Parts: sequence; structure tokens; C-alpha cells
Amino acid sequence: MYKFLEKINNPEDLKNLNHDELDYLSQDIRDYIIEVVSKNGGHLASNLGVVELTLALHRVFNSPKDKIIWDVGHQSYVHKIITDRKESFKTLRTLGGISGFPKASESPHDVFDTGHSSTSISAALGMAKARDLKGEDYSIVAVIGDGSLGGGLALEALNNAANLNTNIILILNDNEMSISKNVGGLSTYLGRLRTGKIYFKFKREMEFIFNKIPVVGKSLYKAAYKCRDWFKYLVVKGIMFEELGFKYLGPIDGHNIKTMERILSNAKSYKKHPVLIHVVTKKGNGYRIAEDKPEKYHSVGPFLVETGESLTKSNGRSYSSVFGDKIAELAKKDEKIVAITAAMPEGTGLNKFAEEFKDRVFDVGIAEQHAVTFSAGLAKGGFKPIFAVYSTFLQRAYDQVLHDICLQNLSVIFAIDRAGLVGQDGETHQGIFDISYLRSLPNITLMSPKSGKELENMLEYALKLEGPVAIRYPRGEAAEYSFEEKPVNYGKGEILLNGDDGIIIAEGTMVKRAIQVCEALNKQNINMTLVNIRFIKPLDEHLLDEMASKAIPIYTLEDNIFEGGFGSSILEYYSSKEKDVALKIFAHKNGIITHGETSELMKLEKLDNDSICEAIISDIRVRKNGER
Ligand SMILES: Cc1ncc(C[n+]2csc(CCOP(=O)(O)OP(=O)(O)O)c2C)c(N)n1
Ligand SMILES: CC(=O)[C@@H](O)[C@H](O)COP(=O)(O)O
Ligand SMILES: [Mg+2]
Repeated sequence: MYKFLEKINNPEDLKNLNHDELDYLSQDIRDYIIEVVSKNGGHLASNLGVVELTLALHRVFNSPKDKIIWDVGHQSYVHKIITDRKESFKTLRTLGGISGFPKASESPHDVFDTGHSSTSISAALGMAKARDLKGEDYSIVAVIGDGSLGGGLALEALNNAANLNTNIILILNDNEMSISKNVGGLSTYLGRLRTGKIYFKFKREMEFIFNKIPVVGKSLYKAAYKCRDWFKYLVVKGIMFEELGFKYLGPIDGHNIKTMERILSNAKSYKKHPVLIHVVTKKGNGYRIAEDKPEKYHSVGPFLVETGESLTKSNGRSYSSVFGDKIAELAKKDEKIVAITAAMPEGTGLNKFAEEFKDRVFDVGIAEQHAVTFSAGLAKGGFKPIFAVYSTFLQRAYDQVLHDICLQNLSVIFAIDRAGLVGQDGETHQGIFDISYLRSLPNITLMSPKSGKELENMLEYALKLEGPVAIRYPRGEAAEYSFEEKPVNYGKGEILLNGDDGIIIAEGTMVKRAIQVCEALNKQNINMTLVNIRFIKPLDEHLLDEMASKAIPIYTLEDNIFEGGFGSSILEYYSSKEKDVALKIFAHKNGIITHGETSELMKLEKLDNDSICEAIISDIRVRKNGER
């Protein structure tokens, strides 16, 4: 079916094809990616945009001797397909299958693991210096998108590159998009380079100056104009990068393999300083539906190829949309509410707020550190900032949360989406650390809702509190319950079930699971008390004392890492009060959790209903038989 792709197993095979054949191969690769992603889900638009670029790179460079580093790595599918993983690509993002991101454990062609943005230039520079120090000779290429180039880490690396006296080849893949439209001054600058506006402004100014010179002015201008390519390429284009010590080449058409091969080969000749090649591509290229809506097809679940229609069945609203709708509603009543996103307006559900309150939402680009301190500034200025951010990306801004917000007790709300397991994105994206990294910070209040309704109540409540507040909630559909939801009270949990055989204390998303576990245990004549903790910090000490006084085993359930997590905080509390409790923590034991369906991963982690039930039954039986 894929006539040209059939001939390709590794990058060497590419070198036997002529440029017409490469065009057919590009089409095959696009069709194959669309086929697999439409079944498994994944990052579609970015990969369709880099087909020709990836082929050109692998024809000019000799991977794995030459190293290719993919920033974020969500666009590495073409690279995977042509580097020994054509067949296994069908298992993309499934449990035991290949990852959606580069993984050194998968192939020697994946030289640096990525997932979070803006790391590639630093990694490339470090690897280049290591190469130089060892006296080795090969090329190091980093491929970074225009969105990721604006990330602080990338800018720090660009700044450092000039001093290192080494060569890397930086491919700037400019498609004018982050997940949404790219934002910021750098993006505007790239736009001017793409359209030649800087050159034309320069040309107009030269014309004006020369025309002022009497007699010879016109002829001088004509002579200068004849040298326009010289002006264009050496003086004006990419001047910012040139001033930073890079040799700038481009902009070039990132869908023209021949042109790219020429420029890439040229770039190889620079040995002592870094080269930046500005490549212009189209996100979603070749699949009209993704070209028209690249933000929608950036990261997709299974879909129908003919129409692009999503095949994911959803019965209710996601936590992200509950959040987005609620803050849009609250913002109508309170003009001090402002929202911040670090390049994730769609994913976090902020679009609705953005449509209604254009001036009160700030997309700062992929800049989580800046987003946090920017929020601090807004709070200082009397506003009520809500920073909507994925759990995994807030890791970037740990010091800013502490130094700029918590120490100053500023009233900033962190709406922490994708807390807990996220599934198919795998180890770089699981949001399993936030309880551990946040609960130790001074002044912060940390909440975790059991349902969409409780998230709404918590948001409303958080706006009335002084000081930093974080609310963590998971990816996917918001839980709903038939029973009435009680109002939120500061530092107070709630008892949902009463039983005498044991106590489950659960946080957030684990409450629903705990209810199911209690129902299953009930069928075995084991009656549990169930507490929804609501506040991870401060803990409901009164309730915890009451639970300890029952002198029955306590089980804590959380979608977070064991170390320093929620269960750990309860242990700390009981230990500080010298209470002798029998406590077992159900949490992720493993900090590296692979990709797959969340339900499969929960099983692996022994946090699925059956595993929890079994563990509780055997624990209670052992204790009842006096074998404690
Ligand atoms: C630190 C961090 N923040 C946010 C993200 C989410 N994210 C993944 S890809 C992406 C957009 C990247 O844009 P660009 O680099 O231009 O690549 P493109 O998708 O356009 O190919 C974002 C915001 C991330 N991976 N890492
Ligand atoms: C690569 C990346 O970091 C994002 O594209 C992320 O995969 C999006 O995740 P969601 O699909 O959960 O919004
Ligand atoms: Mg981009």
C-alpha cells in the first residue's frame, strides 16, 4: 500500500532515492502517520509539517553518528518511522508500544529524551562541548519550533552559544504556531524575517539617505541596490541571531527537500560557531483538515480520517471545560479576575474566558517561570490572577512559586490541570509530583476536588482567600455524583461513608475510585468509612484525630507519587502527634510511568479498584487475625 515507504527501513535507504521519489515517499509517510494517529491519537499537525525537513536532515546527516535532537519531541514521528521503527510505529503511544516522544531506550537514533519544550539548544551545546573536549568529529543538530524558541531555557542557551566557540546546527522550524497561534515579540520578528519586511524597511531607508546626497546620490543608490542580495543576506536578515553569534541561513522553504539539502550541507562547513537555519513550514501540511485547524489537530484522540471527526466518546464535560466556564462566569461579577496561560489556552479550557475577556487573559508563550512571576506582579497590582497550567509544566517554575509568590503570600490561584496520570503522553507528562512539590511550600493552600461541581465550588472559594491557592484536578471527564455537594469550608474534609472495618482517606480524583472500592468491599462484608479530604494543605487535623480515635486501619489514596505526597503528609501529622495508627499509603511508587491508557497504567501501579480491594481485604484479615 505504501509503495515508497516499503523501501525504507533506515536513513541509509533514503540516499538511494531521487527527488521525485522522495516526494512520493513524503506522501506515503503522511498517509501512514494519518492512519496510525487516527487510530491511536497523537501529535498530528506538527508531524505532518516536518516530513520533508526530516527526510532532508537524514539524507544530509549520518544518524546516529551525527546527533539529531528534537525539541519537545512531539514532531519526531517521521524520524521514528525512518529510523528502524516503521512497523512498531503502529503501536505508537500504547502500553508496551513506542513512545510519542524521543526515547534513547528505544533507538540509538533518539539521542536525547524530550517532552517538555525548549531544552534542545542547551542539550546540543553540552553535547557539542563534550564532543570537542574528546576531539571527536560529528555534527550536532537541534530542531526547535518557533513556539519553543521563545521559552526561557532556549533563550538562555542562545545567549550562551556565542561564548562556547563550538558548532551546533540549529534548525528553527517556523510554522507561526505554538499549539495556538504563536505569540510574542520574537514571533513578530520571525514574521518580519519571513516576509522580508526588515529588508524592505532597510531598503526604503537606504533610498531616502542616498537621495539626500546631491549629484552622486542616485547612482550610489543604484550601485547599492545591485548588491541587494548582499544586503539582504549578510546585513539585514537574521541580524538578531547573527549578533548573538550564530551564522543565520534562510528563511528557506521547509517543504523543498532539494533546497534544504543544499543549505544543510553548507551549514556543515562551519566548525567553530553555531549556525541557525530558518526553515518555514506549514503545520498540518498535506492534510487539509489539520492545515485549516492546526490547533485542534496538534494533539488529537482517535478520529475519522475523511472528516476529522473525533471518535472519542464523551458523556460529560472535562475538568478543563468546567474550569473554563466557571472562571468566565466568575469574571463577569469580578473585574479583578485575570487569567494567565503559558501557551495552553485550549488545553486548559481558557478559550471561553479569552473570547469574553480579551484584555484580561494573557498568553505569555511557553514561559511558565515568567507566567508565575508575571502573576505575582498582577497580584501586587491588586488583581486576582489565575494561572491555568498543567501539573507537569508547573515543575518548570518551582522557584518562582516559592520565591515570588509563597514567600510574599501573594493571592495567586494555580489551576493545576492534568494532575495525576495523563496516559498516552507518558513519563514526561504524568502530573504525579505536584502534591509533593507544593505542599512543603509556606503559605500555600492546596485543594483537590472530587468532582466538577466541587472544582467550581473550590474556585469560587479560592477567590475569597488571602495568599496562594493551588487546585489540582485531572485530565478528562469531570466526575459527577447523585448526592448533594456540600459547600467548601477552609481546611475541612467531609465524611462520605461510615463503616467500622477501616477508613479510606482519598484526595480528588481518587474519591470516585474509593467509592467504588467501598461498594466492592461492602459486598465482602467489609464496611469502610470514607473521607474526601478536599484540603491537602492545611489538613483537617480535627477529622484526622477523630479517625485515629476509631483505632481501625487507615488507607490513603492519591494520584501522586508516594514520596512526600498526601499519604505521607498524614503520616507526618500522626507522627508529630505521636498517634499510633495503622496506615497504608496507596500512591504511585514509581516516578517514571510509561505511556498507555490511564486505566492500564493504574493497574500497573496497583492503584486500580481490584488491586486496592485485594490489598485492603488482605490487610484487614491479617489485622483481624492478630498478625499485626
Ligand atoms: C515546558 C512546556 N510547556 C508547554 C508545553 C506544551 N507544548 C507542547 S508542544 C507546544 C507548542 C510548541 O510549538 P513549536 O515549538 O512551535 O512546535 P510546533 O507544534 O509548532 O511544531 C506546547 C506549548 C511543553 N511541551 N513544555
Ligand atoms: C507535547 C505537549 O506537551 C502537548 O502537546 C501535550 O501533549 C498536550 O496534552 P493534552 O493532549 O493533554 O492537552
Ligand atoms: Mg511552531
